[in-house]
Amino acid sequence: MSIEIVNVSKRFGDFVALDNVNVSIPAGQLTALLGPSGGGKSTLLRIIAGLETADSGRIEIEGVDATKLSPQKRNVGFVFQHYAAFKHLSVARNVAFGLEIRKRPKDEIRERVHELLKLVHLAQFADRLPSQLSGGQRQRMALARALAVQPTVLLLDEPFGALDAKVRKELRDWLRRLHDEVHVTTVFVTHDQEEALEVADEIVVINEGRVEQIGSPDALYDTPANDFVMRFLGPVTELGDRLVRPHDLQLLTGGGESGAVPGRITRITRVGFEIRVVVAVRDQFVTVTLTRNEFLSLDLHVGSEVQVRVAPEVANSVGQSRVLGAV
Ligand SMILES: Nc1ncnc2c1ncn2[C@@H]1O[C@H](COP(=O)(O)OP(=O)(O)OP(=O)(O)O)[C@@H](O)[C@H]1O
Repeated sequence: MSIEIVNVSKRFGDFVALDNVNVSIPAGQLTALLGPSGGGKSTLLRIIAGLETADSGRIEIEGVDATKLSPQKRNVGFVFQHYAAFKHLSVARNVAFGLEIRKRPKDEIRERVHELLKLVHLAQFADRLPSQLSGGQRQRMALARALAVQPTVLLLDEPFGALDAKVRKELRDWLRRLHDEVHVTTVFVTHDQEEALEVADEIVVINEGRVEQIGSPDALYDTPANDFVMRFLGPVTELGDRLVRPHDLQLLTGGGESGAVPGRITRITRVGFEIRVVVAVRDQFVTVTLTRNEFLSLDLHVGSEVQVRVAPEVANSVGQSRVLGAV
């Protein structure tokens, strides 16, 4: 394990920001801290970085107790949402900064900066000022700067949060590819479940200062530990007392299938490649998502009488067939 977070708690006044958090972050992986706003993700990241101190508990980085070490001694690279570059220095000098203050030989610095700028696809912009870069390019420069000093761990706090959706998506793919090349242990904070599911090897779900679940994207999506994780990781709907994903439901137009309940379609919405069908079943409105082809083959309309059931393969799997109490 590369980072061990042991019994970490943190209060701000009376407010409990982290409540006895325990997480083991594996070496060489990309781990997401995922959760709603105010849940404690940034606080945990800042404690790992040494920018904030825990009230109790311990942080180990690569087997070394880092709890009382200054940020400089932890050998971590850090990138924030709003990256503060040195405005008067070129992109290359910004990236070189950490190496210059460590008094590395000039040739080594030149070579390393060139290598890093190539890695983040900014080699042609080496002589520009940060103000002459786009937001996405500036965040890539920030990553190059953080990587320059060869950190043991790279900590990213919503690094793409301030960018528009399309650039975010591009940078997310790029971060994954970059990580596959450099393999530095990376922890990144996000409140965007899609970002975490797409990019991370492992996800730590944090809510109200507590860890709700730790696991691979597949494990969290398919076998959520509780309702909170299930709701946070993707769309949900209720059928009777069961919480399910809308794409795990089926609509049948024939009668009397086992496990199916009758209902009437009240609304049909097309959202890109999927069709969202709302069915009134007793006193519930159940959302079912279908592919366009499924939808067309069923010849459905508002007012159609249908049967709704959990897809048999899902109903038989343990993770999704939980029966809930009060939701
Ligand atoms: N220095 C501080 N003083 C007082 N309260 C703080 C301080 N820093 C954080 N908090 C509070 O601690 C809680 C957790 O904050 P934190 O920034 O860790 O959440 P987060 O999960 O990263 O949220 P977001 O996604 O909005 O950044 C919040 O309620 C926040 O208001």
